[in-house]
Amino acid sequence: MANLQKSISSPQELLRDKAWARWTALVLLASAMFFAYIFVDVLSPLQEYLQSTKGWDPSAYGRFAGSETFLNVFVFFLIFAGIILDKMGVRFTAILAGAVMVAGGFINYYALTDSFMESGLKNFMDDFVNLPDTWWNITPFYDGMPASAKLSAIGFMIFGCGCEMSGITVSRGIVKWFEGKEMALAMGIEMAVARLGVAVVFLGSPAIATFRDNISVSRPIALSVLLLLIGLIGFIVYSFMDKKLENEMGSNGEVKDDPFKISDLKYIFSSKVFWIVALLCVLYYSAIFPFQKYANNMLQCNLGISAEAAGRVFFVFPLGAAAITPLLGNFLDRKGKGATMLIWGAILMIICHLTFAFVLPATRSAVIAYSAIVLLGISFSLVPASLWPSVPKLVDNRLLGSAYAVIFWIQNIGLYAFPMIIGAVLAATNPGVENAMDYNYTVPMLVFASLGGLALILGIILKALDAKKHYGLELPNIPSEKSLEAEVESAEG
Ligand SMILES: NCCCC[C@H](NC(=O)[C@@H](N)CCCCN)C(=O)O
Repeated sequence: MANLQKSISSPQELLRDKAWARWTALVLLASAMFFAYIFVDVLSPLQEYLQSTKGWDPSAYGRFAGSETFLNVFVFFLIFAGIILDKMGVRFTAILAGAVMVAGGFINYYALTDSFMESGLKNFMDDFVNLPDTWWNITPFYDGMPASAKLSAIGFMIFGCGCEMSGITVSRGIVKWFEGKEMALAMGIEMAVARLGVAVVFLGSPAIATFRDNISVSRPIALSVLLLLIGLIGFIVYSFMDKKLENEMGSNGEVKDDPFKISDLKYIFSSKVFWIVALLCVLYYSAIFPFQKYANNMLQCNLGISAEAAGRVFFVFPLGAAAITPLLGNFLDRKGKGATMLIWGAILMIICHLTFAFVLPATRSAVIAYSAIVLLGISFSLVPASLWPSVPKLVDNRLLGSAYAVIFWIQNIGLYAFPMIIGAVLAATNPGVENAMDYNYTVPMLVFASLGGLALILGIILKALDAKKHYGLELPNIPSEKSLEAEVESAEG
């Protein structure tokens, strides 16, 4: 076995062959995603305070939450991000993405400060950034929306470009350092670290916002902008390692990927299995990330508890997902069963959202809330751990970067629409409700459960297609020692 590995290893040891170097690269990349995910949800547990201190009703909050993906979806920024990544490489794109996140984060912070409320910019936003609040208005702005929510949405949409650009860049970076090694495990760890960021937010954000009983929604966001800055420094440090590796790869005669060509997109768009995966991804994630935006308030309303207490209940969701995702990534590497994992992930999600829709309001039981959230955490490990490492089995390696960018783009359409749809559904099903603790969440939770139902159907179709076309979705990523030895024996014999 050792001889076999020796015979297939590079003639010259590269930086990525040193365990300490590739794990250091992962620490730098994953830390930036950790800080990014903290920022994404820093306001999620503060919906009640945003309403009481800034006048954000569910529609304003929904518009703000959906704005993260606006430029990615409608200005095709993610597609451009894929092109930039393929043309300019990982280190340039990582630094650019980090800087964009800091810029967007800062604008979002400023929008929530008292200085903005006293500024001429606030009056300008009130007077001139107004579009009718009708069905065709797909922008994050509408007439009557608080100015702080409008400017926050602008900051958040800029941040969203950097965040998604970071997402594809980090995936590409992990492939660069871990290909042929512990790649699925590294991806699982990166996602787990990001989930920890969300867990930290659900505990820390309400505590920081209410520090010394002085409510300030700008305080937690200021801290998270500082963390984004540290993430950017991490990307800059990473770029030195990346440069060294690339120089070694060049001198080692390694072939680099073919550059991205717009015309290559036709191979991706014409693939039926790619569409099934992309649609499954958008349906599943639309019932997770937009749910995260409302989960705290849903728990508050159903259990009659404070934002801090609801944050403590929801905390187990990302924490559970963080604990299990790397284990499942490792399982997928060694045992396979990727399509089956997708199906089980969807089933668990349906059960959880139906519980939030019907059982929780009827029982108001904290035990049921915790149990459903733990199950949702398991679901949120099963799907990401199997979905992202399965893409290379379905798409030519040369098109992988663009494929991830296109899947992210399609997914972002759902991530854009659903916070707004849920905000609108919540407002429509709760006419006249003024207190943010009094909403009935049954219909919004049914919308999420239906998305899970559709994802389940696609998971079943995918598994059937895999059985027919042999994509290898149910097979392990790493061949067992036995099968490698058998391969060597047959090659020698
Ligand atoms: N190496 C990254 C793999 C994707 C992880 C995945 N993230 C996404 O799908 C993002 N496009 C959406 C992030 C939404 C918050 N900005 C995940 O499971 O987190």
